[in-house]
Amino acid sequence: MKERPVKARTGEFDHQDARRFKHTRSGIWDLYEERQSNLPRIPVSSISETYTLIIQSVPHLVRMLKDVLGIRRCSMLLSAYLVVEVLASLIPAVSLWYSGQLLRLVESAMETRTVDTTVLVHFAVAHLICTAAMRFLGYTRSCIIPPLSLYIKQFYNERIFYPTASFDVPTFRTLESSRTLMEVRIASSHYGATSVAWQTIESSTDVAMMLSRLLSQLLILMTVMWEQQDGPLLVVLSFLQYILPWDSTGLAMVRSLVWAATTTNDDFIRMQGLINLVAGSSHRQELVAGNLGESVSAQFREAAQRVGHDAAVFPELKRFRSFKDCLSIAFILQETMYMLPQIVFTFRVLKNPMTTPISLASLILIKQVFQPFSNTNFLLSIPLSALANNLSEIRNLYEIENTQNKVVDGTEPFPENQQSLTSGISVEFRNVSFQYPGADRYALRDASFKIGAGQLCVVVGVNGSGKSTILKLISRTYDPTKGTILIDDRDIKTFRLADLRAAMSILFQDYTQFPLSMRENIGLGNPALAHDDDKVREAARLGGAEDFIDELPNGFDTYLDRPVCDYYGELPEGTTTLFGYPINSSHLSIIDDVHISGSLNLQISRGQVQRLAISRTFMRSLVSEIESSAGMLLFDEPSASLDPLAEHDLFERLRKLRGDKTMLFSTHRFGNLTQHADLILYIDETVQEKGTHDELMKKGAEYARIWNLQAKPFI
Ligand SMILES: Nc1ncnc2c1ncn2[C@@H]1O[C@H](COP(=O)(O)OP(=O)(O)OP(=O)(O)O)[C@@H](O)[C@H]1O
Repeated sequence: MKERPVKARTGEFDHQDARRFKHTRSGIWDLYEERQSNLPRIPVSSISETYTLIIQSVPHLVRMLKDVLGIRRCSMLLSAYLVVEVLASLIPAVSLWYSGQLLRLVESAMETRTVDTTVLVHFAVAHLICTAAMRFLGYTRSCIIPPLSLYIKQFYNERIFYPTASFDVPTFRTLESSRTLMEVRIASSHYGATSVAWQTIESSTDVAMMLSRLLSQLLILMTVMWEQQDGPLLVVLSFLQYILPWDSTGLAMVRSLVWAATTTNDDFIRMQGLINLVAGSSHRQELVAGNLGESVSAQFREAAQRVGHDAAVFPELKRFRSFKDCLSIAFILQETMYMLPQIVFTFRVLKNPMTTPISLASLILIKQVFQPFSNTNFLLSIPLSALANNLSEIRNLYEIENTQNKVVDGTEPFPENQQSLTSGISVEFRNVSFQYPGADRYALRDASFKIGAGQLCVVVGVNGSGKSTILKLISRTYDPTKGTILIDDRDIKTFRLADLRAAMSILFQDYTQFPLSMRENIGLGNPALAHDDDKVREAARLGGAEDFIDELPNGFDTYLDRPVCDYYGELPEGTTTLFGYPINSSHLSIIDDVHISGSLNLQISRGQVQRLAISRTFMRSLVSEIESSAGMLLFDEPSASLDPLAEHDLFERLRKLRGDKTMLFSTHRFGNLTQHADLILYIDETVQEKGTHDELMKKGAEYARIWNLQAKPFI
């Protein structure tokens, strides 16, 4: 996926480099500001970058419009929306025309003392029609936008759901920060989120309509002022002072330069620490138990007195500093620029005292047109940068469909003969090394071993030695950086990923609980059997989860985190439950008077979550010998959160049920499991020792030492 063409923020920030950075001291803060803009900027897009981004995104915009027009009912709604927007952008010009007529009427009335009532009536009617039309258009817009944005959102959510669900781990990690991936999450958000596609349509329409409004008004203004002496000049001058994207105060310039601020004031640092201490709920217990309230308050008072009025956090200080910029030359120049039309006309009058260069009416008209823009210097750049952002997100949206997974799929089916799975799969590592993306050291280095079909292999090693990494490589969550992995004596990369993963059943250490019901949490281990309640229950029993699930409010249908919130407005006072669930006031939020009840959080223990994950694995592999498609079972620390009894039961069940399948356990507990193993791999970044328990004990090296230390006393 292409990076956004925003200037990279690379380069060193060395505040001690006095040639590049100016040091100023403000109160307790040391501020280092770049002297000139030769360092890369903080990524604020320049106008030219904005335009480049917009131009580059035009093909995606066209494609998006085509797609949107292809959505059922959207072509009609989108056309109606555009007609409404165009009309709404032109009405102010019509209104301006009539205002011009009225002001002329007033001026001539003042000179002639007579009023042309037809013009007055015309104006009143036109004004009424314009106002009514704007109201009507506003109403129509409010009828069109909700269904239109909803259809568009649904369309894109469906469209990117599958690619998102299919990304492998390395690809997902790279994309994770992209807003586009968030679209899927937005789809499940509680309230009112709109899609990026709709936002893009809205922001591009906004820009186009703003230009249309401005140009149509300018046209009318020019027509009205044409006959007046200096009228067009006044329009041009007024236009320029608001339109030119010149940055008079220099503030934005300063902001886009590299800067950093720090403080070394110990008292101030302590003050902030004490504030965090009393504000953080995690410290409350110790604060109360230690009776610390008084002493921390005294410390805070002392520190605060020492720091005095300088005790401002930097953003506060920065705001105060910006007031000083009001005296800058640029600021004064800009103020003068605002007066330019008046200055020019004063000179005109001085030169030709007998002429009136411009009428009062014209001045009022000009003010009417430009007043809405008087608060901004960046009239054109602000809506454009919003558009540019949306467009780049649209680009991501389409590029996400074309993003290739980093783990490349193979072409060969696996296994050739389904029956062979029952006798297990063999795995061989040949000089395998692996470095996680972005990591600077190897997680596994030059590892070589072979696990024969049907063998029980236990991988042992201390924390961080690379045990989980082995499992991740066997499942092709990642591919090795160097070396080869063979499955049944063939390169793992040749096999189709879907087949390979179907032939393995894996319990990862970082197991999670899905935001689904208990039944689905287990059933997803084997989607084909997910509707078979007996199988799900059997898997739960084998995984040791059946008992606690039965005790949950809705048994196997219980959601621990309800993914959909309930909404409510006024409820009778004292209501504590809604639809049978307690109202979770700690997660309560209110938007536009609609109360959103926080998701119900039923807490289960870490060990219970692990049992749930184990049940899911059983569902996949061990529910039935015949139905199981897995020829290899991989367990990463399956008993880490289990009590000793549960651990013992689990191992017994696993050993009995595995039949002839290959099984691989990773553990840092040197328990009785290792005694049953056909192969033990002692890992510490690489395979340090391999063999059976007896062989390794005889060897008397590190495995034997740790086993004697850790497991022997309990066996
Ligand atoms: N996603 C990752 N990105 C970068 N480094 C990682 C990642 N996962 C693991 N590592 C690092 O790789 C090394 C091996 O990790 P691994 O998880 O394989 O160890 P482990 O033996 O399973 O540890 P534990 O017993 O604690 O589970 C460690 O140094 C770890 O910090």
